Amino acid sequence: ATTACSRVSGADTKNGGDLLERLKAQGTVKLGLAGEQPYSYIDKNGKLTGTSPAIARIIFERLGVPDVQPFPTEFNSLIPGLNSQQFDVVAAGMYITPERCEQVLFADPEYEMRDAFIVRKGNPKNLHTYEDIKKAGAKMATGTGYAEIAYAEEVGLKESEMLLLPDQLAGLLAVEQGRADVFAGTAVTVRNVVRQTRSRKAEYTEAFTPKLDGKPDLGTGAFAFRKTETNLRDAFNRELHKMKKSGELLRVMKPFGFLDEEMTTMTAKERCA
Ligand SMILES: CC1=N[C@H](C(=O)O)[C@@H](O)CN1
Repeated sequence: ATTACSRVSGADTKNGGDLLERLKAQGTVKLGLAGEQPYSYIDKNGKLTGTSPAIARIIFERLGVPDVQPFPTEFNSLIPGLNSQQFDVVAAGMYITPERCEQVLFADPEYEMRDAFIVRKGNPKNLHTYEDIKKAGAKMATGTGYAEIAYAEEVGLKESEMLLLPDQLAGLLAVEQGRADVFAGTAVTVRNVVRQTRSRKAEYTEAFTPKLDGKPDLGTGAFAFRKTETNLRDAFNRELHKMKKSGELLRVMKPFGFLDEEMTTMTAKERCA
């Protein structure tokens, strides 16, 4: 594995050294995304949108890269796709977790977030937390590779018993059709999918803070880079911090449904520890 890794970073160097310099010369950066509203998705008109592309457009422009291009894939393929050079950066609001920190280099997070559920109208099983799912013996669905799996495992739910789906729209359908009692996701995602589809059979629950290792844990979402791209990550972070300080980041994220209290001062270093 070590040989394969060093070959990949070697290839980076051969193809023109520093990735940022290469992106500037190309004038474009390829963003890996997983079709999740409102983080990063292709809209009805085929246009790339969401908070991550909006932030990426601003920051990369300021770094001298005027164009961004989408590379849509499944959430579970974002890290492998990044590391096999299919795109340059993960722009999907991906949560920083210690396990992922071993595989990629995270920028500092742009937001912090609680979880929420999609349930059938009226919430017949009264599900508001992962503990409720466990107690009710309810069927849980979430996305493949989602951080919500670990939050659910914390209360004793088993991944092998979950319905793992490609995205939140599949989750909504599974709940509406009764194949699952609950779909777990980030609060902003589930809120958005229920509202935008104007679902008459499903509703979203109030946001709650899940636990990890016995402690309340807010998800923190960030851009991710290959381990070798410290330069690009640092340059990106510098621009992100300026946007946080000036309030520009909140102005960019608010129209997508993010709240003032979902802005964060946490760092990737703290979250990777
Ligand atoms: C934005 C996002 N965050 C979670 C994660 O990083 O696993 C999942 O809920 C998938 N989507």
